[in-house]
Amino acid sequence: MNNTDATRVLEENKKIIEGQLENIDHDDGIIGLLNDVEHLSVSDRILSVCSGVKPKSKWISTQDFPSNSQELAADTGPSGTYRMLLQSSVSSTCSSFNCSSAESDEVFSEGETTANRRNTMKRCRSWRTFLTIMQWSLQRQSSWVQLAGHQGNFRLSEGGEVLKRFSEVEAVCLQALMVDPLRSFVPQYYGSVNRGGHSYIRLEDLLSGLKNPVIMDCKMGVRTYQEEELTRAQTKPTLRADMYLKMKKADPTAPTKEENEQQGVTKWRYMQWRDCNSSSSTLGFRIEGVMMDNGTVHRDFKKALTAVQVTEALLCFTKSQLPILKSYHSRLQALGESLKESPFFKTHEVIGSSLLFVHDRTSKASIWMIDFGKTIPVPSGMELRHNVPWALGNREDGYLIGLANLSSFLGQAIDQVASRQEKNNEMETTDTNVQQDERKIESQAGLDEQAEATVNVTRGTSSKQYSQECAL
Ligand SMILES: O=P(O)(O)O[C@H]1[C@H](O)[C@@H](OP(=O)(O)O)[C@H](OP(=O)(O)O)[C@@H](OP(=O)(O)O)[C@H]1O
Ligand SMILES: Nc1ncnc2c1ncn2[C@@H]1O[C@H](COP(=O)(O)OP(=O)(O)O)[C@@H](O)[C@H]1O
Repeated sequence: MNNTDATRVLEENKKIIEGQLENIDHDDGIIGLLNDVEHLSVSDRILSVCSGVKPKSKWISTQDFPSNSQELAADTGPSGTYRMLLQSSVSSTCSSFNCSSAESDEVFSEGETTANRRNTMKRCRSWRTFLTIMQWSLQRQSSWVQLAGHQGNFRLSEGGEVLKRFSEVEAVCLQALMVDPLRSFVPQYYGSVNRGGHSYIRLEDLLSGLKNPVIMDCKMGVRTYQEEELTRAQTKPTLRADMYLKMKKADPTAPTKEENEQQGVTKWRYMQWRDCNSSSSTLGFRIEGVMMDNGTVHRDFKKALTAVQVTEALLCFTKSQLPILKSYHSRLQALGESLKESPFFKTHEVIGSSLLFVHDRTSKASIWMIDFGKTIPVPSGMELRHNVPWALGNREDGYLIGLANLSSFLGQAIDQVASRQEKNNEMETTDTNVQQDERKIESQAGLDEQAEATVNVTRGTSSKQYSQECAL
């Protein structure tokens, strides 16, 4: 990539990046990709590359990036561009930088003053931020976006595939799903592969071919923890400080006195709190995240709690486009039919799995089942109904409760848009009638005026004078 290309890439992505950065919910930090931006202005974030400051190697070392960026840099395809950017001089206005770690890993030399250190730190952070943004931005160029889930779990691959960190549980499910009636609702599974010392599951990239995809991740089910999580919390509780902090950040009043003292909660407690403070436990699903076509991410699970709020969220997500809403609705209905037929579904407890809604401005729209990392088979001979409440031991997940609600809210959204359009049409018809009437009146008035003018001319006065006379 030459300097001009690199500058063009920057320009092309600046707008999207700005939209993303301005709207980003810092709580989730867009899955950690933009984990370092809060103290910088947008222009600083974007233009830090042009500051002419060459960072010290530690800060451009890939070890400082989200874990998958190191692997991205070694990849080909869209991410290969990223690698080239890392290795090339970015633009004539930018200083060159490269990834080699030839320089010392020391950030600060012995004799530096605190002020110098602070300045250097700030500049280095700008660089790191820039590289992080470029990574994200190039990912956007390739359409790939990870909306939810674990940081560093994914990496890009060639030929419309994504690689997800290998999980035996998930691999076994995907294998079974490839020969199940649900097959057409699951990304194609191509087996596993080793890259950079890690095993990955090879999956069809569901965003491939979409232009500026709009995505929604809906986590299905009335609970997102496995039964064993509850058992473990009761028998061998392990306190999680990270989950305590996440909980406290979302709602400072949520942790109990004891939890505040311990500065920790069990995983089950956190997950259960998340389920109860979102629509999961009541509606059987929750909107985990939405990404709009300009890159804006919404991840506030408390904003879509009720049926009305979820319907509103669906209208917002689809920008009230009837064809898209209808496509989603019929896809959900088809999914419902396949679930009824599926031996896999009958015999698996589906926990923490999502429906990924994707569409783009060309009105391509689809829904996919993803994330089977916590989907486990029930004991042989047992079958799940998926539409009844959960009680410890019954293994029910409430998946179909969520599906029925989602489908009903989509139906309501469709009705709302359709009736709004009908009203608009009626108003347009009324407007047209009114306009026609007005035109008739105007033309009649014109005729009257002409007649008056004739009379006035006969009288030897102008119509203006005539009006004045009338006024008098
Ligand atoms: O979404 P937030 O509120 O951040 O909480 C996450 C999700 O619940 C993850 O579930 P999912 O993968 O279904 O999204 C879960 O991973 P598990 O799949 O391991 O349960 C994480 O547990 P830990 O990975 O243990 O942190 C938990 O921290
Ligand atoms: N096959 C895929 N194609 C495109 N995007 C995907 C695919 N699988 C996952 N994603 C993206 O990654 C996110 C997290 O996926 P998920 O499987 O739930 O990960 P985790 O197991 O880490 O929770 C999803 O919300 C979606 O944005």
